[in-house]
Amino acid sequence: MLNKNDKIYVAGHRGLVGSAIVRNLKSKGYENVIGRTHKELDLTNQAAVRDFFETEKPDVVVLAAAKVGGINANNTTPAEFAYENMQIQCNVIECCHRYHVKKLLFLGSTCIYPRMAPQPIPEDALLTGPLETTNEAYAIAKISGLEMCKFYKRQYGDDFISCMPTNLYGPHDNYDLSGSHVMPAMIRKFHEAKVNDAPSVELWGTGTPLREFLYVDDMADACVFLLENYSGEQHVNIGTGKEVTIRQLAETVKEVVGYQGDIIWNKDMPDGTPRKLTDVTKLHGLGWTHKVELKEGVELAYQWFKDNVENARM
Ligand SMILES: NC(=O)C1=CN([C@@H]2O[C@H](COP(=O)(O)OP(=O)(O)OC[C@H]3O[C@@H](n4cnc5c(N)ncnc54)[C@H](OP(=O)(O)O)[C@@H]3O)[C@@H](O)[C@H]2O)C=CC1
Ligand SMILES: C[C@H]1O[C@H](OP(=O)(O)OP(=O)(O)OC[C@H]2O[C@@H](n3cnc4c(=O)[nH]c(N)nc43)[C@H](O)[C@@H]2O)[C@@H](O)[C@@H](O)C1=O
Repeated sequence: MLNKNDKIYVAGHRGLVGSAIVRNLKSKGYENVIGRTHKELDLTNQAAVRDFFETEKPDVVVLAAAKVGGINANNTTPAEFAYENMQIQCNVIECCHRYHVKKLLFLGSTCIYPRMAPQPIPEDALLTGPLETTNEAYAIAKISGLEMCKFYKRQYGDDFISCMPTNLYGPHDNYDLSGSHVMPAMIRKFHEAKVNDAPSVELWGTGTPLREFLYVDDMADACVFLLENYSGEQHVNIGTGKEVTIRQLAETVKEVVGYQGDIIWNKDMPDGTPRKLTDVTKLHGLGWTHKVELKEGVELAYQWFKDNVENARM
């Protein structure tokens, strides 16, 4: 059970997800929320992580720190995605046990599911088929993290839970085109093309894959809801249960940004998995549903981009 004065450590507290979770916790009266930047505490360093837990002794931990990136980053640097994420997870999850953390929420991703999983994807589709190759390193790391939480729960009774969010976007997203996901990439590309009066924008793949997008403040609300209400062994999908093609997404972002030019699809870039729609029956059954629909979310994300990304006001 969470108390409002619990010391809550949000690992990755400045990232897209971590910063949203900090905002949501504070809005709900949890004032004792702590974080450490990557420079202050490298979570791949076991000794440093143990020193941190020994000193701070958090009551609750949210593991939202990870090496994260879009399809191109995952596809071209799988070794780092495997190594860094498994190191971070082993260090943090083991310390949560070693230092008697009463509740841990581990963040996975829907990329853990088989490439051809049934759609929408139920939680029990895990490990029932081959993974999508473009992000299999990240998927293997995430699967090992959620399974590790399950093993500590089974063996020691630790209240460690996992959630599997769909594609997320919103404030503090990664707008560096070399590593970003599709939503921030489209916002940036259409914005810069509009400002520079460019005749066209290049997007990747065929535009035919289907994706689901959840606004990150909704995601954070779901995470805090699970921290307060869920202690089950099985992981929980977090999503909207709604999907669009990448082409439809491009038209939505293009309209919100107000860009009039053409879109060129670079078919040399990978499409990735054809679909990954979450089955959110379990989450809805627990009593949580999303609020922000796609068009409104894109408008909010674009406003944040214009207000916060340097030279966005070009
Ligand atoms: N974005 C998405 O669409 C989705 C994300 N998720 C999951 O949500 C979680 C957070 O993702 P997101 O917020 O998007 O990612 P971000 O990249 O925005 O944030 C990740 C955070 O982790 C920190 N970090 C990375 N490596 C280390 C390290 N070695 N030591 C300490 N801190 C580190 C980063 O710090 P720094 O930047 O300084 O390196 C950053 O603050 C991840 O587990 C991800 O798998 C799940 C589904 C979808
Ligand atoms: C969250 C989840 O997300 C990741 O998987 P993904 O959804 O395939 O990643 P993505 O968002 O980068 O691409 C989605 C689709 O969009 C197309 N696409 C078009 N134009 C651009 C473009 O300009 N940039 C990007 N990145 N994609 C583009 C792209 O070709 C693909 O078809 C995992 O790596 C992993 O991080 C994970 O767990």
